[in-house]
Amino acid sequence: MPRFCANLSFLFADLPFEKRFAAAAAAGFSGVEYIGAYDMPMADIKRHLDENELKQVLFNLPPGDWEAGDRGLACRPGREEEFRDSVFRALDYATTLECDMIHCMAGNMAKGEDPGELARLYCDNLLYAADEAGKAGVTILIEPINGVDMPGYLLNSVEQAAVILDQLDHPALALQFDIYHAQLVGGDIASRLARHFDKIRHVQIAGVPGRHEPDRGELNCSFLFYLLDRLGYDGWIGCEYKPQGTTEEGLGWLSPWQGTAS
Ligand SMILES: O=C(O)C(=O)[C@@H](O)CO
Ligand SMILES: [Mg+2]
Repeated sequence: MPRFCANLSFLFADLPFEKRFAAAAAAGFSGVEYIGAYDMPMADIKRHLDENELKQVLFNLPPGDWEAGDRGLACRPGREEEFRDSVFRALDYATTLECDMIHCMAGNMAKGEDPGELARLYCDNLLYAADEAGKAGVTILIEPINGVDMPGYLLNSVEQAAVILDQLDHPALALQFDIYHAQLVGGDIASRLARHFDKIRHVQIAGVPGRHEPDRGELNCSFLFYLLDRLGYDGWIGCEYKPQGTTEEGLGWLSPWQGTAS
C-alpha cells in the first residue's frame, strides 16, 4: 500500500521549520518533502533526518526570488546561468540528503511573452538539468500546477507534461502527479493516473476544493490510493495540503493507511 510523506512546507506550519522533522516522525511519517530549505546548512537537515529516521523524498530546485514572484527559473529567458547554478546547488543538497528526486518548477509566463519560446527554453533547461541529475542518480520531476493558485504558471496540465516527457524522452525526467492540481485542471483523476502511469514517479494529494485534508471535499482518496496500488505504484504520496486546524487534528484520514506500506 502507499507510503505517505509529510510536506514540511505545508504541514506542521505552526512550528519553526527545524522542529517539523520531529513532529512528522512523531505523527508516524517515515519520509518528508518540502519546497526548499536552502537557507539551512545541509548538514543540519541531514542531522534532523537521521535523528528522526526520516527519508528525504523530494525537494525543489531553488525557484528564483519567490518574494519577487519567481516560481521557478526553467522557462525564464535571460536566467539560464542562474538556472544552471540552481541545478548544481540542488544536486549538492540531494547528494548529502540521499534524495533521489528533485522537482524543477517551470516558472511563470509574463503578459505578452510567446509561450512557444518559453516552452523551448523550458525543454532545453530540463534536458540540461536531467543530464546533470542523471549523473548523480537523481530524477528531475515536472509538475503541472493549476493557474488559479499560480497565475501565469507555464505548465498547467498533465497532458502538456506528458507531451514534454515524450518529446524529451530522457531517463532522468519524470512526472510529479499532484492530484489536487490535476483535479482542478481536467479532473477525471482515475483515468489520467492510469493513462500516464508509466511517467509518474511521485504523487501528491490534497482535498478539493480548499487544498485541505485529502478526505475533505469531492475526491475519493481511498479509492485513488487503492487504484495506485493496483496500478503497481511503489513511490511516495506527498501530503501537500493546508490543515484546517492543527496538522495532528487533521490526520485521522491517514491512520488506516499507516503501517500498511508494502
Ligand atoms: O505547489 C505545489 O503543488 C508544489 O508541489 C510545489 O513544489 C510548488 O509550489
Ligand atoms: Mg504539488
